[in-house]
Amino acid sequence: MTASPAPHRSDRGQTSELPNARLQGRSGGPLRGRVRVPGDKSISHRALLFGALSAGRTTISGLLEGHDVIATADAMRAFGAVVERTGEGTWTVDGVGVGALLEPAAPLDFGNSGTGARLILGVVAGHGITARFDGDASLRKRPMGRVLTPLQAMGARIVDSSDGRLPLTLRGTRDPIPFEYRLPVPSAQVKSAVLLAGLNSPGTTTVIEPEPTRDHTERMLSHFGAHLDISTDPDGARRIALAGRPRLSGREVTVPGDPSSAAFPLVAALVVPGSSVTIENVMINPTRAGLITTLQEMGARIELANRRDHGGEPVADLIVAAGPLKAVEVPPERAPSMIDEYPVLAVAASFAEGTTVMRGLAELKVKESDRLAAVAAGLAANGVDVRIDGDDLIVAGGNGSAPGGGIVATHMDHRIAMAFLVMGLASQRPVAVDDGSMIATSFPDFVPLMSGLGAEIGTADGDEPTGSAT
Ligand SMILES: O=C(O)C1=C[C@@H](OP(=O)(O)O)[C@@H](O)[C@H](O)C1
Ligand SMILES: C=C(OP(=O)(O)O)C(=O)O
Repeated sequence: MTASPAPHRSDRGQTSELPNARLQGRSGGPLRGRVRVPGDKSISHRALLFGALSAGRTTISGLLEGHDVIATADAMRAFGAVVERTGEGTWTVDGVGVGALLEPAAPLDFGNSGTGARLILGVVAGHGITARFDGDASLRKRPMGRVLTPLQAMGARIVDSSDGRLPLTLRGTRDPIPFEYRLPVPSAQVKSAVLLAGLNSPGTTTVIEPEPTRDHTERMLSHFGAHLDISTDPDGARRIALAGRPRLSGREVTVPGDPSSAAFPLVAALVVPGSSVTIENVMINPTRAGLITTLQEMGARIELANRRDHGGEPVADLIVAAGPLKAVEVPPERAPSMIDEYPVLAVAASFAEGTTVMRGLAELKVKESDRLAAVAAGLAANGVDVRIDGDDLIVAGGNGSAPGGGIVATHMDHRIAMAFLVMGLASQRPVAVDDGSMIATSFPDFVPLMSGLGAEIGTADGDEPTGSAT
C-alpha cells in the first residue's frame, strides 16, 4: 500500500497535501528508525503573529507549513506585514508594529484553525480596524463567544454574527480598556486573545488562569520585548500582567518539534510489537508534556535523551520501544497539558491491560469535532468496549490487541484521522478513516513519515473494513 503523491503548492509554502479520500492503517512489521516531526503549531502561529506586530524583521526557522499556519500567514499579509517563504520551513516577516495594522481588504479565511481565528480576533479587537472572519464547516461550528465576551469588555464590537460563531465581523478599538480577566475555561486561545488585544492598551491587561495552559504566548511576548509580570495568587491561580503598548522588535524564532504531532509515531511505536523509534527534537515544555507523563505511568518505555534548550523551549529526543501498557486514571487537572492528545491516548488505552479512565474532558467537545463523541464512536466501531460518563472517557483495554475492522468518521478532524490510522497499525484487522485530507492542517507529511518507519498506511483499496462510525 502506498499513499498518493502529494501535490506541491509552493506559492503558499505548503509542502504536501493528502488526498480527500479514505485512508487505512494496517498491521505489518515493527516500526524502526529516527524521525523529526514538523514544527510546533502553536509556536508557528505565534511567530508569524508577533513578527507582524513587531518593528523590523523576524526570521523563523522550522515553521510548520500546514494549512492552519498558512492561513495565519495570509492574515498577517492582509494586515500589511510582508511575509515571505525563503526556504523549507524558513520564513521572514517584516512587521508593521502594534497599533499600525492595516484594515484587511477582504474577509480572512482561517480554514480549520481555531487558534488562528481566536488569536487574531484578539489582535483585531485591539486595533481601530474592522475585519470579517470565516472558516470551514468545522470552524463555523466552534464557539467564539469565549473570546468575544472579554474582547467586547475591552471595547471591541461585533458588527454581525450568527450566535457568536463564524462568519462574523469584528470592529476593534484603538484604545482597548485596561482589563482583568479570570479565565472561565482552561484555554490558551482565550488567554492569548485577551493578551493580544491588551498589547495596544494604554494600561495593564491581566489574565488569571486557575489551571495553567500552554505558555507560548507569554514566552514569546517576552522574547519580542514586551514586559510581563507573572505571579501566583493566594488560591494558586497564575496571574499574568502585560504592560500595554510595548515596542516589539523583530527577532529570530526557531520552532521546536510539535509534541502533539510526535504523539502519533510515539503511540504507534509503543503498540506495534517489536518497534523501536527515536523522535528527535520534541518540545517537552511542561505545559505540553502530559501525554509523556501519562504514557510513562502506563509503563511505556520512553527515554528523554539529549535534553536541551531550543529557541527558548526545552526539547529532547524521545527514544521509544514497544512494550505492554497498563491502564491508569488520568486526572482532570492534567487535561490542559495534553488536550490535543486524548484521541491517540484513547487508542493507546485500547491496547492496555485494564480499564483506563480519562477525567474532565469537557473541552474536547469544542475542538475540530466533538472529540469525546468521535473517539468513543471510532473505538466502538473497532470492537473496543468504550463508554462516556459525563465528561469522562472510559476505555477497556485489550491487553496488547484490539479487534479493528471499522471505518471511522473523522468529522473534519485531523487528530481523529491520525489517531485511528495509528490504531490500525496494531489492531487485528485494518482501521479505515473516511477522510484523510484534514491531516494537512497540522502534519502534512504524516503518511510519508510514518511509512518511512515501516507503517502500512495508504488508500483503503485493500481489505474492506466492516464496522462503521458515522
Ligand atoms: O493556543 C493554542 O495554540 C492552542 C490551544 C488549545 O486550544 P484551547 O485554548 O481551546 O484549549 C489547543 O487545543 C490548540 O490546538 C492550540
Ligand atoms: C484543537 C486544535 O487546533 P485548533 O483549535 O487551532 O483548531 C488541534 O490542533 O488539535
